Amino acid sequence: MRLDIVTIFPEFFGVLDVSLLGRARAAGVIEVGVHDLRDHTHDRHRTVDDTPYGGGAGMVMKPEPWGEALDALLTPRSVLIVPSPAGHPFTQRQARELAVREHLVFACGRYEGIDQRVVDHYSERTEVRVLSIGDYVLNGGEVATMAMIEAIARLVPGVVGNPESLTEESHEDGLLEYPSYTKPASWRGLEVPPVLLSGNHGAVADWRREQQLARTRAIRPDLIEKP
Ligand SMILES: O=C(OCc1ccccc1)c1cn[nH]c1
Repeated sequence: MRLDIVTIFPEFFGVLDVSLLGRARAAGVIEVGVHDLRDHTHDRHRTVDDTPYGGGAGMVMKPEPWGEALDALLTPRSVLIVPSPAGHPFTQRQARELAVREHLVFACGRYEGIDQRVVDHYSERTEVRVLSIGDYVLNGGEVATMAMIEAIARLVPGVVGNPESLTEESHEDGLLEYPSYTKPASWRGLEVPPVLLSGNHGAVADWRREQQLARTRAIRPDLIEKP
């Protein structure tokens, strides 16, 4: 898989070399390119934004630099991902779908966002996903991009040592994860649920499933699809 990131803060992504992704890159499983949007400006001030048509506070990112930057990166087989509070929810399902694609390009917006014509233009030519990582507003798409890259990359075969550990995770089966325990069996007067010490694997599996359902009902009833 190849990832390309376009941002006005390329230094933000230096950390990708040390994280989980660092090993994946070293193994050649994932290639990452970080690109400075300002390299695609041609005025003395390297301008990337301007005032919004229709008035209003804040600034909008100009379409021209984005067009030049994305033309240089996108192919018909790419997926252009645009983090935005106004996007479709980024979920584990999205992460799974994107983990099998060969080329992801992330467009990190700043200010009030990117001129809408950029999304409209590329939607005609390639797959574009405007995605939200949550119902809150960040200053730019960089943090959202980092979160999505981590969620996606860890699902790419060869990135995480033990693929087994990926199957039993929150949201993998649409439910929240069961509670986990490890030694010591007693800690500050709190005991590990006895079933987990019983050696009865069937009973453990039943208990864990029940915990998942109870937790999901209590904390995230929205995840339980109505029949
Ligand atoms: O703030 C976000 O993205 C950065 C962004 C992009 C466009 C305009 C303003 C801010 C975001 C929140 N949830 N998911 C993404």
